[in-house]
Amino acid sequence: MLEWLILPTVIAGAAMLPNKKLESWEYHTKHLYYHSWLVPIGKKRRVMYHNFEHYPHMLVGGTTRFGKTVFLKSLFASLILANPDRVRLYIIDLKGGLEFGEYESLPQVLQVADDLISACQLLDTVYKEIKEQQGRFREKGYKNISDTNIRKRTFIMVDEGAELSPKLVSKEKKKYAELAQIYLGEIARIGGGLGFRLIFATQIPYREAVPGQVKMNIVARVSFKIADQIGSRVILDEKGAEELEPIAGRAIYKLAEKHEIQCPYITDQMIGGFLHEQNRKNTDAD
Ligand SMILES: Nc1ncnc2c1ncn2[C@@H]1O[C@H](COP(=O)(O)OP(=O)(O)OP(=O)(O)O)[C@@H](O)[C@H]1O
Repeated sequence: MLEWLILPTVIAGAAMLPNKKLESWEYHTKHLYYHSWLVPIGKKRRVMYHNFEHYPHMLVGGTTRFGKTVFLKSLFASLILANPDRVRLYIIDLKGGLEFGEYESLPQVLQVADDLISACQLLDTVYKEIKEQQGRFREKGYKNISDTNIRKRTFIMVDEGAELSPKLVSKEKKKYAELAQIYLGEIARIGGGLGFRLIFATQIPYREAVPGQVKMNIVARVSFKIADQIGSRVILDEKGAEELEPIAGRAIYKLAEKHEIQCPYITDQMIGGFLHEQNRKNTDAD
């Protein structure tokens, strides 16, 4: 009887036990696989990787200051450093371009949009590319990019996606936000098989912040600390992110299973250093 009484408490409490083995760690290129879409996302016991070929899109959420942008920058760095000649990046940085604007001159970065209207224009460009790719695939009888010898992949990274929500913008911007939702939905729905990968991040875990089609078509989820179960359900479809310890970089990575991870720490200076090193190696090789 006593056992029956104690056990549920232990089980219910297990998920909340702080994971003391997870420690802060710095991003390093030694964890990369050159010409692979396996991207390091965090450490559990060992480094965990997300495979953007198997799960093309990713939804990222978390309350402000818990490491969402640092995480996006680590993905950005990995994509460029592991696939410098194969990755194409479109970035919607709705923090006014403050986080990614400085990378706009990189050859892999096609555009950085810093407000709703430029985001719509960027998404329109991406949508046209998707339709063109779809036409080419139809002509050649291709079903999926993984069956072709096309090596390039196009990533659309959105930092602060809630700024694109019709329910969360002012009345006069509503029609732009509605258009953005349609484009994002289509990218998530048909883009994956055509070589387009959407990484959609939001700091506001309201249902309205994540377009329905986007959520429906994204299997991979990453959530940093969130205030409550409702927010956790928006990102992970279940509770759990509210129980994370309030540590920057601590997150839950969810595919079929949930994993508590510590994401790598990276700064703009570190990214600059890695890019510089890559350029030096390329110049030496020429
Ligand atoms: N993986 C990490 N390891 C250690 N510290 C981290 C990590 N990620 C973030 N931090 C620390 O937390 C701070 C906030 O991170 P970040 O800017 O990514 O948060 P955010 O959730 O995007 O917040 P905001 O939306 O306000 O920018 C960073 O400046 C850094 O000091």
